[in-house]
Amino acid sequence: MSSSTNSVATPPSEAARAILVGVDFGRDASFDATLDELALLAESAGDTPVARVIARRKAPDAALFVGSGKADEIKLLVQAHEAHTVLFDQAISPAQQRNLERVLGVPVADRTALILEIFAARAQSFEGKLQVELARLQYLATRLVRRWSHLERQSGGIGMRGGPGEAQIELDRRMIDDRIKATKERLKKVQRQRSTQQRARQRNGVFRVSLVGYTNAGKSTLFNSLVKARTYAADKLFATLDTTTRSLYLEQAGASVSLSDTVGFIRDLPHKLVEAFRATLQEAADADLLLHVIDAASPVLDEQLAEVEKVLAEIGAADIPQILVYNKQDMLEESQRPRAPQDWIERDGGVRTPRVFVSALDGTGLDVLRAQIVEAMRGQNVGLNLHDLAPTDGAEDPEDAAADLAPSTEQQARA
Ligand SMILES: Nc1nc2c(ncn2[C@@H]2O[C@H](COP(=O)(O)OP(=O)(O)OP(=O)(O)O)[C@@H](O)[C@H]2O)c(=O)[nH]1
Ligand SMILES: [Mg+2]
Repeated sequence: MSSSTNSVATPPSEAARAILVGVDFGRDASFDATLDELALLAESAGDTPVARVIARRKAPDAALFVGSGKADEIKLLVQAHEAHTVLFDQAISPAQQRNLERVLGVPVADRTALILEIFAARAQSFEGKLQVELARLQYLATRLVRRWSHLERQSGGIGMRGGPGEAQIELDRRMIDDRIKATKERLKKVQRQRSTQQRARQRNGVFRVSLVGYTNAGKSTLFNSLVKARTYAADKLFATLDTTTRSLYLEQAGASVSLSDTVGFIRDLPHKLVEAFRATLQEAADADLLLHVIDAASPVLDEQLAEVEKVLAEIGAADIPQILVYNKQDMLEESQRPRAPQDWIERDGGVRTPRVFVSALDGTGLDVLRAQIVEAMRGQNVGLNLHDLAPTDGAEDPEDAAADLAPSTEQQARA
């Protein structure tokens, strides 16, 4: 016991030990048997993963999600590790959750609940808080039964025949519905204000660049290195929830663009949560250019890339020009690193998309990235005086540079 009365540091609140469970149903080729992401989510929520369990089944068990044998195995692990909670990688139904909690003797949560918890802890702006509140209320509305049985157990209400008071549940549901309605209205008001501000910005004709990408890809770190601002970057999932926008001066263009850092994307983002955050994501969708940041050191970068593309399509941002920014090059072996600091790939519909290889941490490739943003501005012919642009190879006269602008891909091909 080392508790000193004069200690300024907050007492180390004991992190909850968590058992991680994933079920492979065999039909999902992308099943990640490592549960690494769930572990990161757990850590981001303040838990400490102590053991992992992978189950294989054809279909979820109606009552327990996993088989009863697996449930027993998990229970033994809970006891052996004195775990406080069991976290499931997939969404489990309220009934399954209730049954599992009864069998395992500890609270059970799934990815959705974890993500909600993290979002709730991180939301900073009024709008962000309202969005989280809305998502939580909606999640809660589906879990009412469980909550009441939980309370019943706590108060030792065994023998309350007729269940945990249907009338009570009905009352509670109505209260929640009212709060959902009120929260939606407040949110709408805030969002209306924001879009007015946004339109005002647009009228200024500023070229808007948004950072998008999977959570933890390094968007905030890149944002900071580019604008030298200090935005919270951390090895946690969803470190950023609110959109931060700063002006970024590009010497080559002799102009400033606005650069926005946004919330990270993640696979299976709970539907309600996406809905709640749609407005924030929408801001990304209103950009002129997306810097799609990719963790080049991730073993599952292709899946992450596909997931981000999926969400971008959902919010109507699929057609916004992108620069693929392969970040964290410093973490790669020499032999894995690309030879050129940038190249091009063909994507759907033959769109040539630039790829830039950077390290937001040590600054490698950021000049190339800046130059590429300027190229994109030239390509779109917006927001800046073209004659102010320095020629790419330094030898052209501005007249030729302007003539080269359309089609932009040809210009880019020369680079
Ligand atoms: N080695 C290395 N680490 C990096 C680099 N860029 C970011 N990181 C680290 O990756 C982690 C995540 O970085 P963030 O900038 O918070 O990532 P993000 O994309 O903003 O994450 P969310 O806001 O959670 O979506 C942090 O620990 C960073 O220090 C890089 O170029 N190299
Ligand atoms: Mg961030």
